[in-house]
Amino acid sequence: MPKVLISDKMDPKAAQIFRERGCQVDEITGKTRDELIAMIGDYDGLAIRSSTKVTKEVLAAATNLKVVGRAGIGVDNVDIPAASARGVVVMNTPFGNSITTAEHAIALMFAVARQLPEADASTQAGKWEKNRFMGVELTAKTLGLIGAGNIGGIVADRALGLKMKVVAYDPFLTPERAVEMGVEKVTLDELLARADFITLHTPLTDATRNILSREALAKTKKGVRIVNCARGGLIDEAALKDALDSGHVAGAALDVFAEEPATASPLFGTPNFVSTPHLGASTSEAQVNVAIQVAEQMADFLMSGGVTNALNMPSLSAEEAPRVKPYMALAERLGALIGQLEGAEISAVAVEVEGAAAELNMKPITGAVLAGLMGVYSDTVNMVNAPFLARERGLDVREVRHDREGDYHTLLRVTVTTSEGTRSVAGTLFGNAAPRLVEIFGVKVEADLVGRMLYIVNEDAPGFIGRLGSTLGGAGINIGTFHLGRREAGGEAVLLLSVDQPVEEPLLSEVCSLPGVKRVKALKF
Ligand SMILES: NC(=O)c1ccc[n+]([C@@H]2O[C@H](COP(=O)([O-])OP(=O)(O)OC[C@H]3O[C@@H](n4cnc5c(N)ncnc54)[C@H](O)[C@@H]3O)[C@@H](O)[C@H]2O)c1
Ligand SMILES: O=C(O)[C@H](O)COP(=O)(O)O
Repeated sequence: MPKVLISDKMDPKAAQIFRERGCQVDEITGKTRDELIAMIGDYDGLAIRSSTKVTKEVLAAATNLKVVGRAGIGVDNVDIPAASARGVVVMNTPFGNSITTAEHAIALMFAVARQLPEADASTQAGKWEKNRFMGVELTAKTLGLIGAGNIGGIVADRALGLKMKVVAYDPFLTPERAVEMGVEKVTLDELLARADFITLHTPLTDATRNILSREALAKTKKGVRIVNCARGGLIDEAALKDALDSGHVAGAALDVFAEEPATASPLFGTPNFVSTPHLGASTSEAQVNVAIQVAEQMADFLMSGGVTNALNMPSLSAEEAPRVKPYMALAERLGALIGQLEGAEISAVAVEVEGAAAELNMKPITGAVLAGLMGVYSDTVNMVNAPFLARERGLDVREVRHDREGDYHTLLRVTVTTSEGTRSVAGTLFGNAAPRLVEIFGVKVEADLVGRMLYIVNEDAPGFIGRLGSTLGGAGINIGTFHLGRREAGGEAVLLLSVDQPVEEPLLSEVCSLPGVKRVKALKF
């Protein structure tokens, strides 16, 4: 039974779903980094929000971990390259809290437009300072959106409803989508010059870090009001403090800070500065949504191999998984076969499918080929890190889908390129379930690729099989299965034997020195 750790505060629905789906679940929140490192080795799944930091060190200790699920959007608290390198899938719930966060951005926009928190504090202090709090309307003002994805799109929709004009800076926003959203796509400088309100909705990346830098803030319209419900680090907080103090920026609201938890900040106490403690996603609706989604996704993965919303692996729905999984098993074995036979010289891999296989999602199949192929060099390779390792090694990977009908109802072919040229192996599924090799380097051979095997290339001549049997038998090696193929009678023959005991040196050399033998290789699947 897979074990899941929920390490951040999450709606109880998450634990309930894990249990219903057959996972054992522990909810242990508020642990330090060292405490997490000490316990993480026991778990197959880790469900988090933004508090748990899934660092390289945590991942190194997570020897059983298969999946990290983020009940929310931002995954900047997860070292994704380190997770990928260790073969751990990282998933998030990209839509579950978008409306809630967009509403928080709108709420903060109103808060800074009308100085609501200060007016509230003053009134409750018995001051009744009616003349102190003069606000501005949102109607007819220009809102500048930095980042126009899911949340930016919802903010734009709500702002248009409030009769604002919306301009958006997002290099990945297509003109068609901008029209659909009812926003004007502009450059960052244009946005800074025109916006009365600016809201930020991008992830924190090298390109967005300090996107509202001191220089950018200097380009904004005097009296601009700024809201950040996305990520700390998008705004230069010291420059924002100076701009608020000088009156160039008329108001600012931050839900997120460069350092969190933000228990001290030079911005605290600044007039018309509003802050909330990373509450963007904190509504009961959003927390139920993300808890259900993350638990469903993680349970799908742990129990049936379905992959949804993974950031480091292609998607595979729980419905698709049963159909694709036998192909993944075939793909992994073909990859392992050709990887063992062609060694580290491979510079390119082509994965081709035809017949029934051509209708399937190819990404997991290609991932499995690479896992088999790269697994020859390391025990820790899997579907998640194989494509990553292949890229690191500079492997050129191609996928080809054929419409044609071949000899088999379904066929998967793996072709590799080395300095010697290209060579391929192919396999099919018997009964749509059992992986079977059908061709190796142009020779038709039907074989199960399982356990320990011997691959022998020899000249097709009478007496060879007897000599081989005696040599192996004499060394105490029992032959389980025997598969033979040849190019033509008297030509080159290929033998694939399954053996019950390991065949090692010097026996391999002895087999190799039998008359007519050209190549011998011990294989393992
Ligand atoms: N405060 C909270 O509690 C809270 C809650 C949910 C999400 N978030 C954060 O809000 C942000 C937006 O979330 P989302 O769901 O809309 O993400 P999204 O991926 O749907 O949208 C992000 C947008 O940013 C754009 N972008 C990327 N690089 C950019 C750049 N250099 N300049 C301008 N635009 C750029 C992308 O093209 C995309 O359209 C994320 O950082 C997320 O972590 C915060
Ligand atoms: O990216 C997100 O989803 C938000 O930052 C929410 O973070 P939280 O789950 O810690 O509230």
